[in-house]
Amino acid sequence: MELWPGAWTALLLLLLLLLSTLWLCSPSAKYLFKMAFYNGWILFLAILAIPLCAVRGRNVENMKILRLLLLHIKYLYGIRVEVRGAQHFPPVQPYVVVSNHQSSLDLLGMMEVLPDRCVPIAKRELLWAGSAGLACWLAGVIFIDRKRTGDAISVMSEVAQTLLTQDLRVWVFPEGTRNHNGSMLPFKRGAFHLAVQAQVPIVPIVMSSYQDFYCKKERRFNTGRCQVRVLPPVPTEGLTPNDVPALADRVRHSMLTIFREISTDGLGGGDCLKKPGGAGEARL
Ligand SMILES: CCCCCCCCCCCCCC(=O)SCCNC(=O)CCNC(=O)[C@H](O)C(C)(C)COP(=O)(O)OP(=O)(O)OC[C@H]1O[C@@H](n2cnc3c(N)ncnc32)[C@H](O)[C@@H]1OP(=O)(O)O
Ligand SMILES: CCCCCCCC/C=C\CCCCCCCC(=O)OC[C@@H](O)COP(=O)(O)O
Repeated sequence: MELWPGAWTALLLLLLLLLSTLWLCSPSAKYLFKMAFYNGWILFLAILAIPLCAVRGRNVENMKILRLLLLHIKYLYGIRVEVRGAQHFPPVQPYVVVSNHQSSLDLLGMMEVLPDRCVPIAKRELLWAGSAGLACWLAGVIFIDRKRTGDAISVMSEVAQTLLTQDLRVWVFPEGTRNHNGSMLPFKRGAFHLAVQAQVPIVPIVMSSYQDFYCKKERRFNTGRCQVRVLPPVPTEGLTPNDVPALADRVRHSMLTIFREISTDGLGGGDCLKKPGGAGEARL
């Protein structure tokens, strides 16, 4: 079909008008656009990262490239990230970072404070996320298969060795999955076993609740602010595997206390659908 040249411009303008009306009138549409762009933009940035990282081969130093490429995203989304307590990072030695996991947006806070030679432990499925998976592999991200506990534990034990021999830091989300409902899930113990096996400190990091500006259930995604708080390191010297449950509980308790203190939704990150007067309440 032959179209008058001006018709294409008119069609494009109409489409733009439709999209902006949807954006303005429907918070759900805005949420979907923003999330789609977030993932799409990361896949695009990963395409840029791959050749840059490939020069060095698989190397944790490549994490700096991913970090530099991702740092601007907070500006695109109008999210103010405030870092507190960065002085608590031990200056040279290996350590294990543990942090709460609310959403894939955690990547923004993570990149804000990611120490040198620090690699995240990620679910194996991420390896298959196209260009992002390849970029993660090139940057030395450690992949675990959550369906095979034995394999995951042996990968973690190997990491306990390489942490010391290759002077590494690892970043673990001990909740083991994203927790969109605010608060924190019970902690899995892998990160704590790892720190005790390597006898290295644990550095807890708490990201404040996103519920003021982001809620997956309500499909709400506005601009907002988030605090990333680095807590003092917790030593593990002299601890044995028997001490792991108490250690994990102690660290979780201190993180939960700070999470409630720095989360501004008045509920300490409670479920946004139950927020008094919140949009979700009417639907419940
Ligand atoms: C430009 C492009 C950029 C792209 C983005 C870049 C950045 C990417 C960022 C990506 C970020 C992505 C972020 C993500 O992907 S988050 C998802 C993946 N991460 C995790 O799951 C980490 C947290 N999970 C754990 O630590 C689990 O414990 C593991 C996975 C290890 C096992 O879990 P599982 O559920 O299968 O079993 P279980 O926890 O019930 O444990 C069973 C028993 O074993 C004990 N046990 C555990 N560990 C050890 C050990 N080492 N030595 C000895 N024992 C150990 C444990 O205490 C328990 O015993 P008991 O206590 O009941 O007696
Ligand atoms: C050719 C194949 C194309 C595949 C396209 C896949 C689309 C994926 C798009 C972009 C990747 C963005 C990478 C963001 C990294 C955030 C990691 C993250 O937050 O993982 C979730 C994991 O912690 C817990 O997973 P679950 O909550 O248990 O689930």
